[in-house]
Amino acid sequence: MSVNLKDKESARQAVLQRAVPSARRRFPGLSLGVLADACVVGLLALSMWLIVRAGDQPPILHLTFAIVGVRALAIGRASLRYTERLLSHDAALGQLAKLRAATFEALVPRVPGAIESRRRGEVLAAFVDDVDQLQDEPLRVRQPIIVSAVVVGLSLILVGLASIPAALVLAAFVGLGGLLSVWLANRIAGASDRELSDARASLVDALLERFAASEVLAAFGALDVQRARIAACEDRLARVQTHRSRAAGLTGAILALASGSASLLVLMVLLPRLGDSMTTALFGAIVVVPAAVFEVFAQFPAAMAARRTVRASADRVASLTEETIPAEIPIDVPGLSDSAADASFDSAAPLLAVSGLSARHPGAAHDAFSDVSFELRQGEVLIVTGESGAGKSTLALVLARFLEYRGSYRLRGVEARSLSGRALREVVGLCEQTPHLFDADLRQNLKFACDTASDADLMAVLDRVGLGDWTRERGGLDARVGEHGALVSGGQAQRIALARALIADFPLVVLDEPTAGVDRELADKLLTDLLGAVPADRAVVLITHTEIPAGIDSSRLMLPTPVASNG
Ligand SMILES: Nc1ncnc2c1ncn2[C@@H]1O[C@H](COP(=O)(O)OP(=O)(O)OP(=O)(O)O)[C@@H](O)[C@H]1O
Repeated sequence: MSVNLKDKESARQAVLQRAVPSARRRFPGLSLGVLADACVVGLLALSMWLIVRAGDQPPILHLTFAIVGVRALAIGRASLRYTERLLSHDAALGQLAKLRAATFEALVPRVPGAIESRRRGEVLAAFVDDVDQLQDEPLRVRQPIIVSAVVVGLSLILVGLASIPAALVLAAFVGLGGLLSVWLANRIAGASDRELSDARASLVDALLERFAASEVLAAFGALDVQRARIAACEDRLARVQTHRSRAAGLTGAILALASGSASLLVLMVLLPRLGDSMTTALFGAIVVVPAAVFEVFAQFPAAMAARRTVRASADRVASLTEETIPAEIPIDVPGLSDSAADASFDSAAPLLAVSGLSARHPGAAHDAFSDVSFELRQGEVLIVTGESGAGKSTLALVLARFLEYRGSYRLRGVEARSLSGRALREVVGLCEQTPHLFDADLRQNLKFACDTASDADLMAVLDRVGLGDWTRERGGLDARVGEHGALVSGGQAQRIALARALIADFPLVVLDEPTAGVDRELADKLLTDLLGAVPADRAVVLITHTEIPAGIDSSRLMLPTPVASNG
């Protein structure tokens, strides 16, 4: 596929930006986070001051301020943290809902066509896991980095006011501990972070295949092979996760070591001043600050680890949504109406007029068909035939505007390109070669084409496509069709697809190989029934391999056998 990836970094930033709530939404959580962490440092320092000072047994009035302060900081720490979590998660989850909708919107024009070559598990993992992971950008990356930088900075200034050497020692250990833990974690877990989603996608793929293709796997005795593949995917995922946990453990150990060493050195730096220019209570308060500062600072390496995972997820989402859409995939010109009612159709013009039409699939070296011309008026049927690979299904995709075309394709005199995809698909309905049936009941499978249709309307349309008695035998519209139509035959699936097109009332219906997989005698009946079910004031493009039963009034278009060198 001819993939023009935008600059990787700007594509990633575009995705990350969508995950971050506005500054106005982030500010309350951020400021409460700073206050909550400042309480952690203040509480430890003030309680130590209070304990040491109380040891001197001063009048209780001299301690009142500290006692109240300790209580306020303890209550403040818990309540501020709770409120901060509430506000920052509310902002991030609100943004996640918008992000998921935006990602879905970005995927829509790419399906089918632009992302067909991707594994199903990869797309699913990107859309579900990776998009979920992106909420960590505001919550577990940006906020902790900002909060820990502000609180650690403020603590260093306060310590510096009492003793500049102590502040310098603490700053040096924070810097060294931070750099070392981030560097080591990056070395140990960097590759695992990037591998994590791929490992998850492979497992999802293997599981999906196990369930979707269980009959084929069982028929060819390949269930054990598939089981082994699933086990291998699980092992890989466990290995990746163990690697990441090891890095997290090591980061914790480095920070604990740095915290202990900083406390010891600060103590040694301050010791000569004890009793001289510094009271014992102040000495005690400052000596415990490194432990509190490191408690706050521990968020930083964790945020850097989350940053690696989030960036890897953003890259995978970007590779789906930021990839330049190939020229062969139609994109709506901005500003086009979503409704066919706004189009200036000419009622005197043919319903469908195609001339010099050619199309090619993304990444293909040659056209799937070229220079096709025909006209179709209301009430007419056009039978499209041709050898396998002649481009019949591609023509159906072009008519439904899932694939770009060269030449002219007009609907009632209006060039298809000047209609939005949505407006065009109000006029042209496609019943694809393998109709997709949802794992729901018949009612749901029909109603999504027209949600105002009543049960009586649905039964009437099922009668028209020859499924009325069958539906009644199965208990009516509540009958389930199974996953991918597992509980219905190929011919019944085609009839349900046509019923769906009829209920949507398309002026032009494109039937792509409705008799594929149906034997000859049944095929004749199915074709006659399907064409008979379409009202006389509609038009049909019927793509088929099989002979057309006598009595069907139609014109014919034979697509020539493909010539590989026409590109
Ligand atoms: N998604 C795709 N990407 C690239 N090439 C494709 C794609 N789908 C089909 N083709 C190619 O386009 C050409 C026309 O395929 P198409 O499916 O339209 O033929 P067809 O006439 O419907 O064949 P059949 O009767 O076997 O269904 C073939 O050469 C095929 O390999």
